[in-house]
Amino acid sequence: MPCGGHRRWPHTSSTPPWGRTLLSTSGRSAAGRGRTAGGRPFTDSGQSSAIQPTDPMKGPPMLVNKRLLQMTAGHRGRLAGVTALLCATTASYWLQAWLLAQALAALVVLVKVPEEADHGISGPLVPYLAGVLACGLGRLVLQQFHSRLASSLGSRVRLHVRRSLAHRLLRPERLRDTSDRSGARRLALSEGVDGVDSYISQYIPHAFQLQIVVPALLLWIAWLNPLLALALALAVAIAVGAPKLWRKALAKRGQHHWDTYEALSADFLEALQGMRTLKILHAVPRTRARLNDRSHQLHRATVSTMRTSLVDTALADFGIQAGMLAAAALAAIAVTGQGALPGPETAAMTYFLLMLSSEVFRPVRDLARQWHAGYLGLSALGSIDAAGGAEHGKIPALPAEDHTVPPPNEPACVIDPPEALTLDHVSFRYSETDPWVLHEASAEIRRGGLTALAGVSGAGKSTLFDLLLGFLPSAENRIHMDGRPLRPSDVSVVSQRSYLFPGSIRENLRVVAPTATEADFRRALETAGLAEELQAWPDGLDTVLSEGGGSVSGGQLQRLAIARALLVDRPVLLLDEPTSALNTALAGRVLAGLRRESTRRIVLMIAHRPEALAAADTVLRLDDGQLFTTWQSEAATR
Ligand SMILES: Nc1ncnc2c1ncn2[C@@H]1O[C@H](COP(=O)(O)OP(=O)(O)OP(=O)(O)O)[C@@H](O)[C@H]1O
Repeated sequence: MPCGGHRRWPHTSSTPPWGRTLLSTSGRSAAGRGRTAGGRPFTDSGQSSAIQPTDPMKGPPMLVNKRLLQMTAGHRGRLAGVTALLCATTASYWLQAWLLAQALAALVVLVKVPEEADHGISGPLVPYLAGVLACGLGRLVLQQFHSRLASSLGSRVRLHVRRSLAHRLLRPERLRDTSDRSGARRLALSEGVDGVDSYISQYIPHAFQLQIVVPALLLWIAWLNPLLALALALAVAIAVGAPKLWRKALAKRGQHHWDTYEALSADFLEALQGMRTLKILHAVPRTRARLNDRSHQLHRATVSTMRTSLVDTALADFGIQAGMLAAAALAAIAVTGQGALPGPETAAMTYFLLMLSSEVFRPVRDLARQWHAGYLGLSALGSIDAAGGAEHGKIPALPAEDHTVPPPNEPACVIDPPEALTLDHVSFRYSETDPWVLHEASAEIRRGGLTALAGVSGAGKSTLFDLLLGFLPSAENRIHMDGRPLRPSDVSVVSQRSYLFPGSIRENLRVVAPTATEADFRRALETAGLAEELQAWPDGLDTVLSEGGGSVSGGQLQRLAIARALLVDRPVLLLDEPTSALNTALAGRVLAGLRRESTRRIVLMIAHRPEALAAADTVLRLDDGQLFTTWQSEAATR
């Protein structure tokens, strides 16, 4: 049977990544269990150690968070472009101020000597006003370019961080890390990354702009009026510096706010996913009360953050208002020093200086506004780090994706049939202090017959699956397929917790086999013992499933998961109790299909039920860390 699945995701299960971690109820591995070695969380290196969230306030005392700035590596051109466009937009206000001042001077001339208007002296007024209009139009164009470039910068960074985060969360050691809460990780991936986008695409360019244009403008003003420049510099220092002192408290509150939000998000997702269980156990009211409590905590954290933020805004405003007052006072002194009505030049200069003084604070006001927009990204940084999105401030490079799609006329895929899988004295234990789960276990699993893996609960069947899947480090290359080390990409798996996505059955199958034909789907469904049943459904393959496969029975879900795994082009198929949810007749049909499939690839299933064991050609019994093989010749003749 041709099959699809052209390595769209760098993982070993037939279930797409988001189905396993982000939407899994417990963050357990696809092969099915949950503890981490030593019960502590894993780092990305696979070592057991506590994850240290980042303190967003750590780092040099600068306007921009160093860690978030490092995330722009690779997008510096865009960042420079956004900053340059912002500076140009701000400079357009200065030009406009100068033109308005000149227009005012022309107006003063007209007021003082009205008869000049009759002689056409009002001429300069019109070009100046036209210049003001041109400034406004030019600014509109600049703003358009700015917002496009900023959103392209933000979306690139967002995409990169999100992909990097997903890639790291889907590493085997993270999939086994039960300390991860799906809701918390989901929040980091969604709102957290969006916050990073705002910080990087909006706040950082505004911070750079402030550091470029304000000194330049102050120098210009100093050239015109040194005293005014000094007063303004002092006011800017207050407006920018004072809130910075307060921001330590705000960042702390922000972190608390984020933690509360994260806890609510995780609880909410878990409550939704476990709603059926909660109903059966009559635990819905208690869960509701708990969520209510979390909501109130979030409300309190939000109000407290807003209060702190108000002080922050007040401090910035104080600096701005003080600066404007000083500018107005100095202008008034300058004007009153002139006697009665000032001359055109003095009026223009006074007006110009007042407008420039106001312009000094425009970048400060903008920055304060953007700081609040990017605040979420700053608060989420710890959570993103904990999820592994940015290591030491850098977003790790992603492995190149394989987008190869076979030409349309070629079969979607043909497996090169393997001969045998060999385990050569495989030993494994979870830690130095744990007992051996496998100890010098050896076996050969051949294609051409269905192999069952049996053993009492806790014997190590799932552990062996995890070793075959590459989820656990296999000791010294002791697992081979046809003489070469087995790779995770050789294996597909049907776990006990296969996930079906909201969408049609066809879409669920296409997820792993984008190029598979209708005939491929039919064959896979036939092998999984579902084809006949599906024919009776009015919508057949177009039947829409609800999230997690809630709209189909456990047995149907199990067989759909088997069909999906059959469509993946991998020479080894592992199944964890593939008939556990089926009645005897259906189980027989599925087992017969799997036996047929075992002529094309190596099929190994964990089996407890007597009929599953009886249907197998070979039974591998796991006992006391050793594997014992029984060939069931009678099964081969069936
Ligand atoms: N993450 C872990 N850390 C430490 N010990 C573990 C871990 N996972 C499993 N074990 C232990 O390893 C042994 C084998 O467990 P495993 O889940 O592989 O057994 P199993 O045969 O699949 O059991 P079952 O049939 O009940 O699923 C058990 O003693 C179990 O307690």
